[in-house]
Amino acid sequence: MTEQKTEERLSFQAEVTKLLDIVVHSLYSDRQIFLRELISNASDACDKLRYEALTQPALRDGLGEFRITLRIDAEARTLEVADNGIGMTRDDLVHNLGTIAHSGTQEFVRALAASDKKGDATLIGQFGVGFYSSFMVSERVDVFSRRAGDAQGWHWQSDGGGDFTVAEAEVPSTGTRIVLHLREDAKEFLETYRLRSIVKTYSDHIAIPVVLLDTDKDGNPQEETINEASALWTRPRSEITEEQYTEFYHHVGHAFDEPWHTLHFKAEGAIEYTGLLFIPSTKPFDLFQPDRKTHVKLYVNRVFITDDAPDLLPAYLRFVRGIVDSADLPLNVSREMLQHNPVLKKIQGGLVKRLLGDLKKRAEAADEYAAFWEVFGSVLKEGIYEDFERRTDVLELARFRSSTTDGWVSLADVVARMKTGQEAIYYITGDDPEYLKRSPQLEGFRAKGVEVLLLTDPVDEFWINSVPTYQDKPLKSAASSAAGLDQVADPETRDEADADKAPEDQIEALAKALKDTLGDAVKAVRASTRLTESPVCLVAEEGDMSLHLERMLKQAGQGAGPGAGRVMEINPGHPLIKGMAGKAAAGEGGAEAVADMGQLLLDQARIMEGEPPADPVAFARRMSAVMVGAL
Ligand SMILES: Nc1ncnc2c1ncn2[C@@H]1O[C@H](COP(=O)(O)OP(=O)(O)OP(=O)(O)O)[C@@H](O)[C@H]1O
Repeated sequence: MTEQKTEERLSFQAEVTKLLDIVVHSLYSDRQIFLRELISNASDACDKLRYEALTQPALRDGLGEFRITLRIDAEARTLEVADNGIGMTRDDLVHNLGTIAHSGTQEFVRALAASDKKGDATLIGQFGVGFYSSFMVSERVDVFSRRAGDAQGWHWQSDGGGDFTVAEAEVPSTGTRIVLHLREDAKEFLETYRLRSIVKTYSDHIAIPVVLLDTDKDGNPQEETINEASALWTRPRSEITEEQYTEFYHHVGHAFDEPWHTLHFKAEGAIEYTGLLFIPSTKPFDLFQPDRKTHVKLYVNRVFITDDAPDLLPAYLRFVRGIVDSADLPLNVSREMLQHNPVLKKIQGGLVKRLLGDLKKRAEAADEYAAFWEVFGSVLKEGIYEDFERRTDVLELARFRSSTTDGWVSLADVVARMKTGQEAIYYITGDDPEYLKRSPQLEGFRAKGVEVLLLTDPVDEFWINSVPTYQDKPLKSAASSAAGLDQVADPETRDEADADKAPEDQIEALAKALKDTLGDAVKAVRASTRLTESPVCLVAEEGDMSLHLERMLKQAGQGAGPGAGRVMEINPGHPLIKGMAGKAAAGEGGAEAVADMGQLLLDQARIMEGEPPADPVAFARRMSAVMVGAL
């Protein structure tokens, strides 16, 4: 039995205390999920030991088959969940059960802090709180654990208040035994039928037997395995229900949403493997962490190897969860051997092909696909520049906002709608699709009914330059000076507007005067063929960095100041430009006459780009002077 010495009392990390306070006092619904969490941890612990024992078989000496046991003691009002898995050292106990190590739980606390309803019970469903969910049903929890390979065992105990104790304890064998001292109002979890039904619902897919220990009416011990206890992915698809897939996804993906897509297959041929992959329906919290880690677990012949296999999936599919099990890797494969492993590379090729193939099929149902795209599109698009081989496949899966239609469009849609004389697929990059739609750079496109893709994900700036053409059509920035809009057929209404322009020589004189005044603040001043309503706009010279990218880099603390190397386009049909052109062409003194207005126009163009005027004080002074002149 357990004899305690050297007891230490330690405080929970502040976030854990906050979390436990909510778990203990505010969460009353779905309390049965504590059992799923404990069984899930126990199963992970067995997987870890099975893997370590591949290279150190002595770790499993005398342990027998892996199993998870549930034991009820109605008199003591306790429920025990025990495993013969990897176990925990003192430091593991303090760290794993005293701090919030798991980032999912961290996210839960963050979401709680952001939620206006304190103690919002629905959040637990979205994030799960793992081990800490035990306190939903317990007034006290004891954990007895001994790490594989260690002789010393440990006893952790807490009532879910601000602290816990850890002490040396005699623990008879490797593994972990969790004793829940159930609350008066949680006695239902002492009923065997209740446990059976919870395990069937939530833990049937666990590959390790979950055994209910009981006694018959004469007091003889009874054992009953209450889950299916075979790896779910090895069962035929026809025998697996939707609910079982979902539960497995929750377990393997540490997720709590419904999968948007489930892909279960057996690949046969040179390399044989089974895959059970899921695409979540909501964004995992770590999607944009810099390590861009993928999350598919690797098994060899049903033995868990790692959840960190490089090369199993490319980073742009890091939202996928699930497992791959292959018999074509050696069981004792080390993590080093997994680096640049040719078998894994082949498996990766197969997985990517199937996943992209399935996405293509699901893209046929536009609304359903939009739900996926809105959540993961910005990640999938990384594949356009990272996966050269499959660039076209990924491009075809990509959806965009467009200047002429609501909803999502594909590149193929845009090509099919191209106007007579239009040779390029046009796009514009920026932060907000609604704003982009109205931007001055697109005026000419709007007037000619030419569709422009509105690219508002930061990643768009990166892939767009790696795709020269799609279906032989070049992709061109609508905010570039060489957009080539003049080749697109004009609708008839535009003829009259053309007739109403300032004469070319006057425009040339104005362009020169403006360039003289603005100096290096602009690269050039030119007559525009795109502007129909605004007097001016800024565009990038062909081949130069887009204005949006320049702004992004500047915000990130890199790159040049505003306005470097931009071309100012002026609208020869706008009354202001016509008036200024007349003045500029009037000879001596013309340049001075337009100097202040020129500066104001540049500032106006900057403001429309979402940037402040270069010199706000000078801007205000000029603005006032112009207004005085108008009085
Ligand atoms: N039965 C166990 N045997 C060994 N280690 C365990 C056991 N239960 C928990 N742990 C350790 O404690 C850690 C924290 O567990 P917890 O359930 O809070 O989070 P998690 O399992 O990492 O994530 P999630 O909340 O998504 O389930 C685990 O990652 C594991 O290292």
